[in-house]
Amino acid sequence: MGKLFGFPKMNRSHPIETLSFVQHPNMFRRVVKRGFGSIARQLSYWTHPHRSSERIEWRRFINKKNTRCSVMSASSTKRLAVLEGDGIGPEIMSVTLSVLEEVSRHFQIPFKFEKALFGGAAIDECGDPFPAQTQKLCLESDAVLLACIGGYKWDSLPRKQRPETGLLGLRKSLQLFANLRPAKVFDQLIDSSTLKPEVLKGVDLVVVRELTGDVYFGEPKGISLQNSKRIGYNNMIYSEDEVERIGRVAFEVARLRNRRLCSVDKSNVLDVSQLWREVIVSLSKEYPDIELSHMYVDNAAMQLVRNPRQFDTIVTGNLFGDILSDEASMLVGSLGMLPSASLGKPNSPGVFEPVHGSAPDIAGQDKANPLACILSAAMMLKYQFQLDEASHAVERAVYRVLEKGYRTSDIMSPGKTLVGCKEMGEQVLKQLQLIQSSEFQTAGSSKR
Ligand SMILES: NC(=O)c1ccc[n+]([C@@H]2O[C@H](COP(=O)([O-])OP(=O)(O)OC[C@H]3O[C@@H](n4cnc5c(N)ncnc54)[C@H](O)[C@@H]3O)[C@@H](O)[C@H]2O)c1
Ligand SMILES: CC(C)[C@H](C(=O)O)[C@@H](O)C(=O)O
Repeated sequence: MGKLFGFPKMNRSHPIETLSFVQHPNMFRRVVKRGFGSIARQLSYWTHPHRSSERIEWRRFINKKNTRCSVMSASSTKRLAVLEGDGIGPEIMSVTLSVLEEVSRHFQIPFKFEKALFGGAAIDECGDPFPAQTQKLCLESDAVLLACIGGYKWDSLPRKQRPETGLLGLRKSLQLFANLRPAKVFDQLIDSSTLKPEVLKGVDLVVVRELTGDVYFGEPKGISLQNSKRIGYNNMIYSEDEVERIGRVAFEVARLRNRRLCSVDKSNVLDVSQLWREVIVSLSKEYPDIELSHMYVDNAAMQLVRNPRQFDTIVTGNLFGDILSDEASMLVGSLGMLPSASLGKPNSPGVFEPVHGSAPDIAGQDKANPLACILSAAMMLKYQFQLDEASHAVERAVYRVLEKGYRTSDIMSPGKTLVGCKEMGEQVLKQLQLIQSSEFQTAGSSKR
């Protein structure tokens, strides 16, 4: 049993009064003694032994009609599997965890970070990029935070032992079939891109990439001999069900955005893409409010740099999505700015990771941009835990840091302040604290 935790406690902007604590054998008695008997019945539910690690919050609000109401909620400790991986991974993850610690402190969301070996680091330690212990931890966690894997050191290993195979194993074992990769141009970074500002202004798109099928996983695959010459082959395969499953996610995502969905394929040449298009067209009948268009992937690659504003939501297969999302990163200014969320079944752990790789060329030099990793953590707060307020606070902190002119070298432009990975993290933390304390003050003054 935990000990009484901050009782009573005033916090956050909206509730006029908040009690927050984790369970304690005497809690029930103390609460009643302090005159909060009206919640005793609810407490007897939340104090069930199975809920012993849960934090309990009881808040009194003044609602819109100016009447008082109370809400009882319990937030359990969220177990996060933390995979630092390789290259710049440990640097960007360390900064991201400090941001999450601040979120935890302010929003009173208990996180338990559990680090595990993954990728090249795991190969060095135990010869396997995705060890069974790491897999177990990920499956038992509420979410997985991943930095990045890979590097020159492991490039010549047999395929099965490579860090990239570990990443595919992670996605497959958690059944993460939907990968959301948003690319939103920040006004402050418009000069960091190699493209013209007038092309970039207002770009806000998301690539919905299928993540557990396609040529990445299709069988047969390999390298073998044919007429005494070697041939290499992979198999681009999609079943109807797989296309329908990712199609549904994409239509739903489009519905929450500007209701425009562009399905990207290569149906002029590939049978697998012909099936893809047929399934998406048939599914569209269930989404009459969504404007559906189709584009061949070669054209889409060109249109993304010619006129990216035409896109809202893009849905595509694993391989095309990999390439197009890297391309989209240059709209924003750098790969170091693109976060992602890989999601599977509802209530199962997702993986939240930047789109970029381990950047071995700058690893260990404090040059990495940690913002994609921090923004991936913000996606975790929103998509895995529905903590929209906390997620927005992190996004706003990143926005403010950019507004103040801090830049890592990948997004540097004249007149801005060049900082390293650590300092960028400290600036985000500082802005996050400022945002939170200003909200606290606003709440305080509105009570007076
Ligand atoms: N999800 C992943 O973990 C992932 C994704 C892509 C590539 N990889 C692996 O990463 C390794 C390197 O691959 P690559 O060089 O093709 O791609 P990369 O994304 O690692 O790097 C491409 C370029 O972008 C720069 N860059 C990337 N992230 C950055 C950041 N946060 N801040 C500043 N600059 C950044 C790098 O310095 C490099 O110049 C390979 O082993 C590859 O397989 C892993
Ligand atoms: C490293 C590799 C397996 C991975 C992919 O191709 O999916 C990467 O490029 C990504 O985009 O996450």
